[in-house]
Amino acid sequence: MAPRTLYQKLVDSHTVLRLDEQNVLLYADLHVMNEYTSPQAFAGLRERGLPVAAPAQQMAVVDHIIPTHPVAHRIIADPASALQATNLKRNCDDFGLAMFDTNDRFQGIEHVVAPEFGMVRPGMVVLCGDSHTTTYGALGALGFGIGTSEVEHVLATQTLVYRTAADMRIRVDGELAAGVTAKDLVLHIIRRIGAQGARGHVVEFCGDAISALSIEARMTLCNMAVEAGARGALIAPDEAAIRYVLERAVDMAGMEEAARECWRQLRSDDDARFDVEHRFDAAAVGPYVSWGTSPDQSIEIGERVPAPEAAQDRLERLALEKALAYTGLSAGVSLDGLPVQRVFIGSCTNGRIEDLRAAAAVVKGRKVHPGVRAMVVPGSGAVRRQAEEEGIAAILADAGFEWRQPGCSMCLAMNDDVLAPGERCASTTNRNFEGRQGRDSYTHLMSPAMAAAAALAGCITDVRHLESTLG
Ligand SMILES: CC(C)[C@H](C(=O)O)[C@@H](O)C(=O)O
Ligand code: SF4
Repeated sequence: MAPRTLYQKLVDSHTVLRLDEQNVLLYADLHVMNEYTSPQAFAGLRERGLPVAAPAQQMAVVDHIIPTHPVAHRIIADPASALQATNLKRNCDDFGLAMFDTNDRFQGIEHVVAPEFGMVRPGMVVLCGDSHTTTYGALGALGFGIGTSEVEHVLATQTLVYRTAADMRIRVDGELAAGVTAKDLVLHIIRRIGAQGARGHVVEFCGDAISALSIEARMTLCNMAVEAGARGALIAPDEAAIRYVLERAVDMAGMEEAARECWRQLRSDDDARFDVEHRFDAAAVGPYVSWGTSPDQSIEIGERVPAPEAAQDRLERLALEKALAYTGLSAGVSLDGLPVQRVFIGSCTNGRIEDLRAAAAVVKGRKVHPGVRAMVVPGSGAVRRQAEEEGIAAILADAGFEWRQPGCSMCLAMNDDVLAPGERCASTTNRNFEGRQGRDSYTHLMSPAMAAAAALAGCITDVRHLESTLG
C-alpha cells in the first residue's frame, strides 16, 4: 500500500462510501452540539419524522449564550438565549441524547468538556457545528466544524458528505523560551503563513517542540489552526496523549493495553507525502500580541505595528490599512505600554486548568491595576472546581479578578459579557475580528500569562519584564 499520512489513514478508516474523486461519506465516532448551531437541525429531523441514528454518540452543552455571573444557580435572562437553551434540553430529552444543561456541574465550553470526559480519543472522527472542533487533533482525533444542515445529516445518519482536504505538515523544532507558550507559537505560525495559509489543508504538527507541549497546550495549538484556515489539525498521539485519554475514559477499563497498541499505530508513514511543508524554530518565538482585526495581524511584544507600505501585495496593504483604521493604532507604534480597560482569561483556546495556573503564577500576591476590569471564565465546571481546589481561584480573586461561571462568554460576547465601545481588551481568545467582543471594541489576542501581566500593569506589557514594569 502506498505510504499515507495520518490524516489519510483517519479518512480511509472512516470512509463508508467513496462518492467520487473528491468526496466520501465519512463516519463520525462522536458528534458534539451546542445550543446555537443545532436547533434547525432538530427541527429538520422532526419535520421528516427521523430518529437520531446513534444517540449514544452525541453530546450537547449550553455554552455560547450562557451568562457567567458567579451565582450558584444561573438564569438566562435574555428570552432568545433562554429559548435556545430550553430548546436544546427538549431536543436532547426527546431524542435521548446526553446533555450538560445550564446548571449542570459539568457544563462548560464544548471543546473543553468533550476531551476532559475522555469522549475524544485517538483515531476518532469528531464533528461539531463549530469551527474550533479542530482542537481535538491534540489527541490524534480528526475534528472539524460543520454547518447546521450537516448537523442534521449527522444526527440522522452518523455520517457526513465530506470533501477530502490536502495534507500540510508543520514541523516545529527547538525549545520555547521561558514565558513563551503554545499560544505565542500558534500566533507566530498564523502570522507567517497567513489567515488563509492552511486553507484547504489538514495540518499535521510535529517536531520536538510539539512533543514537548502538554496536552492542554496542544489543544491551544490545534484549536487555533482553524485561524490559519485549516480544515483540521492533527498531532500523532504519543504516550502523553494516550495517558490523558485513558485517565478520563472510564468506560475503557480493561481495554487499556489493546487501546495503547492500536493508538500507537496512528502516525504518518515515514515516506508519506505532504502537499505543503513548513518548518519553524520554537526558540525564535517571543510573546505575541495581535494588533489588528485578524489573528495573522500579530507581532511579538518587542516589535512595532507594521506599516501598510511593508505589505507583500495590494490585498495585504488594504487589510493593514483597514485594521489600522479600526483599531485606532498607527504604523510604527509599540504595543508595549498600550493601556487596556479589560482583561479576559478564558475560551476554548485558553480556558483550561493549565491556562489558569499560568495566569495565577503571574498575579500571585499582586493586584489588578485600578483602571482594569479583569475576569476569568473557566472553560468548564470541572476546570472551575479544580482551580478552586488548587487555590488558583483564590489567588486570582485576591488579585482582583472576577471569578466567573464557565461558558464562551466574552470570546464572542453572545451573553452579557460584552466590551463597551472604545474599550480595549487583553484577551486569551482566538479571534480579534471587528466587534467580536462588543461593537467598536478592540481585542488583543495573547497568552494567559501575557493577559495576566496586562491586568496588573494596566497596559499591554512583556510578561518576562514584569518585575521591572511594576517597579
Ligand atoms: C457560534 C459558532 C458557530 C462559532 C464557530 O463556529 O466558531 C463560534 O464558536 C466562534 O468561535 O466564532
Ligand atoms: S469559546 Fe469562543 S471560540 Fe470557543 S466555541 Fe466558544 S465562542 Fe467559539
